[in-house]
Amino acid sequence: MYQYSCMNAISEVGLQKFTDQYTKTEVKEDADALLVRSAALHDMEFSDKLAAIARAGAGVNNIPLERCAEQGIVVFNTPGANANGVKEAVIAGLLLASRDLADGINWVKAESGNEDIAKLAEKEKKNFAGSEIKGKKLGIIGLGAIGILVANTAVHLGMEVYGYDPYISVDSAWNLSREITHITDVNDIYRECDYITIHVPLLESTKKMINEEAIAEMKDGVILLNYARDLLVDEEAVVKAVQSGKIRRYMSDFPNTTTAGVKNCIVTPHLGASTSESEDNCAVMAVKEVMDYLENGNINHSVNYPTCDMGKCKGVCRVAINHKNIKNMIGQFASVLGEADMNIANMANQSKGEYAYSLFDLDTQITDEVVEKLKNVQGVLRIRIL
Ligand SMILES: NC(=O)c1ccc[n+]([C@@H]2O[C@H](COP(=O)([O-])OP(=O)(O)OC[C@H]3O[C@@H](n4cnc5c(N)ncnc54)[C@H](O)[C@@H]3O)[C@@H](O)[C@H]2O)c1
Ligand SMILES: O=C(O)CC[C@@H](O)C(=O)O
Repeated sequence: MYQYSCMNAISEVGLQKFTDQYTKTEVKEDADALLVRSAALHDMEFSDKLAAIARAGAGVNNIPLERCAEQGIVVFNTPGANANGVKEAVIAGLLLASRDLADGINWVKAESGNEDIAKLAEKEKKNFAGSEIKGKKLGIIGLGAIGILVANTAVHLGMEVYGYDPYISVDSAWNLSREITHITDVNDIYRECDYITIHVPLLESTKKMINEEAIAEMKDGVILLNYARDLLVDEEAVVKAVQSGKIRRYMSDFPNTTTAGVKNCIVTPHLGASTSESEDNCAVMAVKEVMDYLENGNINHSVNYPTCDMGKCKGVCRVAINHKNIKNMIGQFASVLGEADMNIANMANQSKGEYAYSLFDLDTQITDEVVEKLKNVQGVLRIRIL
């Protein structure tokens, strides 16, 4: 039996995928797996029982990835599962930034008791006039799951699209419309584009990548969209630029005291992935990842351990070892098993940065004594017998 705990509201459509081998617990220390959305886990202590954390979403900046890896806790995310939801929010953002629909709606609300509203509207509407996105240049920084969907949709809406992503995956490149201009120097995005949207993960290297210098390169009256993370942008510099008119509008999905309430900063309360479809997709994917890891030891879509998938165990038992990516680990594991007269029927070993993972299917049941010997190999972080 396994136990899981939810750190945020996770879609029931996903939770229903757990079989009767799983029960939900409110006691986090009892959980084999945690399911999380945006809850901040950096200050949380993790019990030795915890084997997996699944982020039902893309961004993992709320999770201490290295500390988890060091404790042998595999962290998963759900790449692409909410990308369409975010894409649609970004397209709405492009339109809301271009047409003064929000102020227009607020005006109608404020005048709702006015009997002359219809006549007055015809007089006042000039205050809410806007521009069209068709024919305008859109620069996209980050062409992953969300960036490519935004890029391809914007082409269909008649925009001239420029894309920048020095680390683009082969899959993304295949899925990108041929109409998109490939940019190799991000400054060309800043200099050329009427609209700029950012879709990169929040990492040390991307923090405040849109800063005062980047803004200075941009066209006067540019529209900046940020549905990725607020810390990617120096928002104090953005507010100054909005107030001076350098930036016509700043669209953000991350309310904070810097941007909330500032005229021409249109901020939504982190709604990018808040659709029933995205929530269901993320939860289903997260639950499947957790079950495959807990039951079979397979790792797919982890952000702190390598992908390693041997399907279901074909031997008598499977040994799953989370360990450091250092030399002679496999040699030492094989020696311990060989000395105990245990045949390895099948095995896999993969590494990612400083961490590695090995799976061994054995023809015989492993003993506690052999498990103890494997645990004592320097660099082993966790062993599970499945
Ligand atoms: N508003 C929301 O609710 C919401 C929902 C989902 C994701 N997000 C945010 O959006 C981000 C992107 O999501 P995704 O699903 O597209 O992720 P993804 O991993 O599929 O794509 C990210 C892309 O950014 C690229 N990249 C990394 N560093 C870069 C750099 N310095 N310059 C240019 N490109 C760079 C990568 O190569 C990758 O192609 C997430 O990390 C998350 O923070 C927000
Ligand atoms: O869970 C959410 O609602 C937000 C998810 C989003 O920020 C992500 O990074 O996937």
